[in-house]
Amino acid sequence: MVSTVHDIGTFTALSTLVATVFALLKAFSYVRQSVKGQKLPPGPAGVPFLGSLPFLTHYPEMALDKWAKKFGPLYSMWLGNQLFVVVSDPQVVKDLVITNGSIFSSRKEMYMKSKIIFVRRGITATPYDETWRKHRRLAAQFLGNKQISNYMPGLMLEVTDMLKALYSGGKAGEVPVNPQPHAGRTSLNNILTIAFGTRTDSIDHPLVGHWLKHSREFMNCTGPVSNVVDFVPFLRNFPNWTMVNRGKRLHQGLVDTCGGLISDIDRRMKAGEEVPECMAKFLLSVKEQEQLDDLDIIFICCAFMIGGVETTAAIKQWFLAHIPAFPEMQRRAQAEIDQVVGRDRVPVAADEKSLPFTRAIIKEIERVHNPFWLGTPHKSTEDFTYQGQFIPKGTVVIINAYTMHMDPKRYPEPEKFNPDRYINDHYTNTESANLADPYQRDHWMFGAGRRICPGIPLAEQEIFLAIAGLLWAFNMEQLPNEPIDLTEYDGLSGRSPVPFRIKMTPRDGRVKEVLAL
Ligand code: HEM
Repeated sequence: MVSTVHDIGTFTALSTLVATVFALLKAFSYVRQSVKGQKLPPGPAGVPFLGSLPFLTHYPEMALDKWAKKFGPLYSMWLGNQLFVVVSDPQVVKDLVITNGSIFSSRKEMYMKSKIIFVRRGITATPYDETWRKHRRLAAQFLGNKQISNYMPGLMLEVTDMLKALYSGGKAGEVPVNPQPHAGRTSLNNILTIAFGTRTDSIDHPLVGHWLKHSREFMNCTGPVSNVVDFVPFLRNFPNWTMVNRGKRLHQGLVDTCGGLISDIDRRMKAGEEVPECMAKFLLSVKEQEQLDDLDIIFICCAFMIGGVETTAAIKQWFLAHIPAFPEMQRRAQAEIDQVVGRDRVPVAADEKSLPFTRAIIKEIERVHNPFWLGTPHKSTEDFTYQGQFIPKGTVVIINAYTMHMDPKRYPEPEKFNPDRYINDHYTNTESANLADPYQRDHWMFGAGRRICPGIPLAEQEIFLAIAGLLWAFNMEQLPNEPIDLTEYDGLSGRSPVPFRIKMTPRDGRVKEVLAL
């Protein structure tokens, strides 16, 4: 009897608790479906305080894709105290981010990325303001088509150096090789040359290890939805339990690495020594005129190191991880290259237009293996109503590239690797990004609107040269007992494949002769 009364008491207390929690959840989700009395786009209710954050800790693109299917091409969600809208259709991206670029081109100053690591600099992390305009203008001078032609000898040097290292590392096809660090060093050297007029001579150079560590840590600390301290300010009071101290250490690491290279250039310039033309030299020379401080210069250079190394490296690495499973596609691309380029030289930029299948392979790799499924979110700076749905000022806008890249209407059997879907696409990535019809765009890997990646022409050239060079030089095969995992990836934000090894056999004796090995 006593126990029954006790049970009833416990049951009543539990029921009350559950009812209260549900009432709170309901009230919470109700309040959060409207702002200023206006209806937000529909979306997941989330949980109190954290919103939808707990559902986005790993493979966030999968959750965003599931919600896009449920709530449609424009939906909203809360992450802690921040409202997000997720845009999953090319026309809606165009209507908001491109046509209304004056409203949708800012960035949320994420606590970790903007405040702690980039200390409100670094182009990519700054709001849509005068500082951003100045820093982007200065950086863009190093990324135009004319500059890319000037970089060509350097880009070719890095490709041939990579092919040589892979030839030697794989002992001419006798031993398996992990090509990732070699692909990574090519990307690193391209940016080191442009930003600092220097390069590394092997994957054992200390800068390779240093930079790899920094960029991994950057990816892990700064994903657009991966860091709880960005959305729950109270947690910033506990820097040891959260990632705040890691962010501070990373800031210092970036200042030491990039700042060290810049100080050295400054010292050599002041000593009257010859310094190769590079971005750091230029920024130092216009420091006073442009009213730049030391941190401005460091983080403009860091923007290139962070934006331009892991990204292009990831595409080369995904190609190397993916293509061994498709020997017939390799043969087809190699036949195309042999016909246009021959066996007496490696492919150069001028060959690109005559190699439609090689280009199609590259675009298909980029569609399937975009390094940033969530891109770099934009932020709105005014209230806006889109087709009856209210987007308040200060909303963060995610361009949901995963859902758009996997749309079966645009890409039949989207999970299938099928370069032929791009065989008649003759546009460069830049031309494609500027097409009036957003459904005709090749992919959304570089973002959109006024914050679109300024590195597209450089990325496109160096990815083409590397992939065409690899196809020219090697047959790439999987190892029988080492299947390559194409679904898992490193990091929470930037995607590059988990470590793998392949067999890279030189296609013939010309490879050794042409590479002068
Ligand atoms: C495969 C290669 C690359 C990918 C996938 C990539 C992707 C992106 C994306 C998604 C954005 C954000 C766009 C948006 O806000 O809508 C971005 C911005 C940016 N990227 Fe790239 N990028 C690549 C290569 C490069 C290179 C080579 C550089 C420079 C050397 C670079 C420098 C930047 C900078 C500075 C920004 C910030 C732009 C701003 O906020 O105004 N990126 N990139």
